[in-house]
Amino acid sequence: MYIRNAELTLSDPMFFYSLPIHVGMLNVVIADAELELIPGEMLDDYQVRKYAKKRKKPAAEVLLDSNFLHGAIERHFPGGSTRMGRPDIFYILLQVLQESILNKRGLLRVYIHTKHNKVIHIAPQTRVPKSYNRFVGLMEDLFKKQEIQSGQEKLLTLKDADLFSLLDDLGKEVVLLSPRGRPSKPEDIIREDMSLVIGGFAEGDFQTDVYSRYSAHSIFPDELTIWSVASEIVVRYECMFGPL
Ligand SMILES: C[S@@+](CC[C@H](N)C(=O)[O-])C[C@H]1O[C@@H](n2cnc3c(N)ncnc32)[C@H](O)[C@@H]1O
Repeated sequence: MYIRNAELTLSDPMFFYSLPIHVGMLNVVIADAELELIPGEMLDDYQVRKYAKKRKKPAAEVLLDSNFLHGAIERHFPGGSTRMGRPDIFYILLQVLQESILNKRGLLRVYIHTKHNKVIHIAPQTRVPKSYNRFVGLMEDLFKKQEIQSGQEKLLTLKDADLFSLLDDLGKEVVLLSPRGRPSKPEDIIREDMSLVIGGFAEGDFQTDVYSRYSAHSIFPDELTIWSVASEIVVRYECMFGPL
């Protein structure tokens, strides 16, 4: 909470109450994200081998990307190519979140929980590469090294954890979003200290049994992209709880 009073001066004892004494934080948690290295079942596929050769990396260290491996995914996971291997959606999402005013104010934390129960924490100071190819390379490095540092600062870390352990560890009120949830106005579900759960997939539903624990809210009658959902909430949170 910020106490808003632009009239106060340093000599005024009330001044210090105007300093940011924020009691809350918005955690954006992307759940069951379709972000993974090429699965073992696909490593011998001719299209995968060709793609890995072009990328100059062993196939097992290359990110699954349906933009380039659509056919190979279909051969090994029939019907999977519309859902699996979507680094592009996290590339757009992270551009939006990391550059947001809320993040620049230090009031946003972003976590990506993957379908294989890995959790990526993105530090607020992390700037996402402008080039998609460099973003993919960065994610591949992260999967290999488990962390990406700049000097002494850890920008990205990758750990094993399931979604519920992550949310329990964060210890904040959880708000789950789904297009099939109860119609709700964003203003009515946003809390000053909360973890917002958004599905990290373009098709289908959550793989984790989220509905056994949380009731879901829908913020629009149609399905939205994950970055538009996140930006709707982040901007409103900033208006409701950010400093003037
Ligand atoms: C692109 S959608 C995936 C769609 C998937 N068919 C589904 O029904 O969840 C990805 C995520 O965005 C969020 N989302 C998309 N549209 C939404 C809406 N209208 N209201 C609330 N959340 C939404 C949900 O968290 C959803 O899991």
